[in-house]
Amino acid sequence: MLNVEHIGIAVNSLEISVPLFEKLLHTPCYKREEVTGEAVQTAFFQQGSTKIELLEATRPESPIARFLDKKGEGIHHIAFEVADIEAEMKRLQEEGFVLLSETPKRGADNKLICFLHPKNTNGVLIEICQEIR
Ligand SMILES: CC[C@@H](C(=O)O)C(=O)SCCNC(=O)CCNC(=O)[C@H](O)C(C)(C)COP(=O)(O)OP(=O)(O)OC[C@H]1O[C@@H](n2cnc3c(N)ncnc32)[C@H](O)[C@@H]1OP(=O)(O)O
Ligand SMILES: [Co+2]
Repeated sequence: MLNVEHIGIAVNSLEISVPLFEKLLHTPCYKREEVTGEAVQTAFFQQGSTKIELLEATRPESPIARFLDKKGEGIHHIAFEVADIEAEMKRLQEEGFVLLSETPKRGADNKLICFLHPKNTNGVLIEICQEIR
């Protein structure tokens, strides 16, 4: 795996959290994007070589809505960049990790993504992502 591509943070309201993170990081949000497949609205901040991804649920069945109901706002996942997502998914599966999709899905910010179940990764939800070239 390559660098930490982004850290995902679940929030109740982007309207409230985007200005908060703009003040905190002293940098503007560079992109907002809805990903309907994940039922989320996102907002991105570049921070050095990595990014902060704020996530608001767009539907009650969104994984973000379920997370907020159970745990409240906070760090939701860590995303690692990979060079070849299909090869990395195969490697991780062979190592015994549980992939949450059989094939890569379309993510935000021009990425293909796949998640690993947190029950096999010490309770941390891991995303792997590959830039769409
Ligand atoms: C914007 C697109 C993309 C990007 O390009 O970056 C994203 O980041 S999308 C982000 C949102 N999408 C996802 O999270 C997809 C992957 N997640 C899932 O498929 C599910 O959330 C899940 C991890 C399989 C859990 O779903 P489910 O089993 O339906 O929910 P439960 O609420 O019952 O949880 C079961 C179990 O898992 C624990 N859990 C859930 N979420 C997390 C989390 N983010 N981090 C750590 N642990 C998590 C939850 O607490 C439950 O544990 P127990 O209570 O001990 O059973
Ligand atoms: Co993410």
